[in-house]
Amino acid sequence: MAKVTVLGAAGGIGQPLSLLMKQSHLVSHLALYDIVNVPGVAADLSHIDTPALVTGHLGPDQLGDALKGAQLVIIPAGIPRKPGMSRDELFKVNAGIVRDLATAAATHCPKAFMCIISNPVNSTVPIVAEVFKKHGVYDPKRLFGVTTLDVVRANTFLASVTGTTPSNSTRVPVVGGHAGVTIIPLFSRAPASLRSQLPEQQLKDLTHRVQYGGDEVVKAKDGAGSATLSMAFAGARFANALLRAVVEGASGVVEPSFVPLEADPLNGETVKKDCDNLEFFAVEVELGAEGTRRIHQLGELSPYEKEMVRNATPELHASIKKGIEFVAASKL
Ligand SMILES: NC(=O)c1ccc[n+]([C@@H]2O[C@H](COP(=O)([O-])OP(=O)(O)OC[C@H]3O[C@@H](n4cnc5c(N)ncnc54)[C@H](O)[C@@H]3O)[C@@H](O)[C@H]2O)c1
Ligand SMILES: O=C(O)C[C@H](O)C(=O)O
Repeated sequence: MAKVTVLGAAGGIGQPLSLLMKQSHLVSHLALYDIVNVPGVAADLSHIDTPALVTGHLGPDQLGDALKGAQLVIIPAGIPRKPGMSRDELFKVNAGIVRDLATAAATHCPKAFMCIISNPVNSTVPIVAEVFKKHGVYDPKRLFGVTTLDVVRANTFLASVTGTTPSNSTRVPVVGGHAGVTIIPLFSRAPASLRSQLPEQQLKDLTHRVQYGGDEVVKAKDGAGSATLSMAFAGARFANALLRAVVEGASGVVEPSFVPLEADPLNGETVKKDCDNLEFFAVEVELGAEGTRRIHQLGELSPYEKEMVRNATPELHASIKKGIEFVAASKL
């Protein structure tokens, strides 16, 4: 069992995610940190009769205690989008939040597995990498941008157009990044029986819906934030998969994630050749006790998917560079 720390635990994602992690039999201690409201969230969850001990930690003075001994840190701290905003517009607020939380993690739990939810993921993950490098504790195998929601959406939307029941076993890989055109669902990998039901225009519409699924929720919430409940579900799915690999030594655990491609020098190099030498890319990752065990290569893509990868790389290069330069310009 592991100590899991949630940073931003009182937020729209943080609360339901903490509820789901409290139900995990792989969690011995759930440490909840936020700058507001977290004592109430912790008191509430602590009454649930599952094994995990719940502690609440409010404000920067208590951040160290939240992180000490943590094996897994999940970060959903930061502001969400409002209608009309891009994820990149969150950078000016969230980059500093993620940098400071990563600094605390590099100091208090340098060997923890870091799962980053805060947007823009395409920049916040490189920010965490750079902070850990500056502290001399970087291990690319332990850093993950959580892109599971894109896969959850791809499965759900595919099932809705094919009249089938959504199932994680028919899952469609989603590669690239986590913003608009950088979200690349590979419907060519869907089971043949479902794929054959997709005429070209429907495939394009489905792809667009996955790429802009986040906007659908932002619009429906009408100023009250972005996806929280489906994100909590996706975040807990990813965290539990990682815990299964790390704590239980389970083999063959594969999840999508936006990861540093150097985490698997062999396959990472092959992926890099396919994506214009990007340092980070969302791929299917086989998880092990050490974190990233093996990155799945992109393999054979359809011409439409190849074109999407080509269209995504300029934005990904810019977002990754922006995160790296932000830390380089920060006094740490
Ligand atoms: N990766 C994904 O697929 C995905 C999906 C949905 C949302 N998100 C992102 O997750 C983030 C959080 O979304 P939300 O809806 O939970 O927002 P929210 O505003 O409801 O909650 C954010 C929480 O972070 C806390 N916070 C702010 N600064 C902090 C700091 N310095 N330290 C600790 N906590 C701090 C706030 O107090 C708040 O409780 C957003 O950036 C959003 O865009 C990512
Ligand atoms: O859309 C957003 O801003 C939140 C999140 O990245 C999502 O995909 O739902």
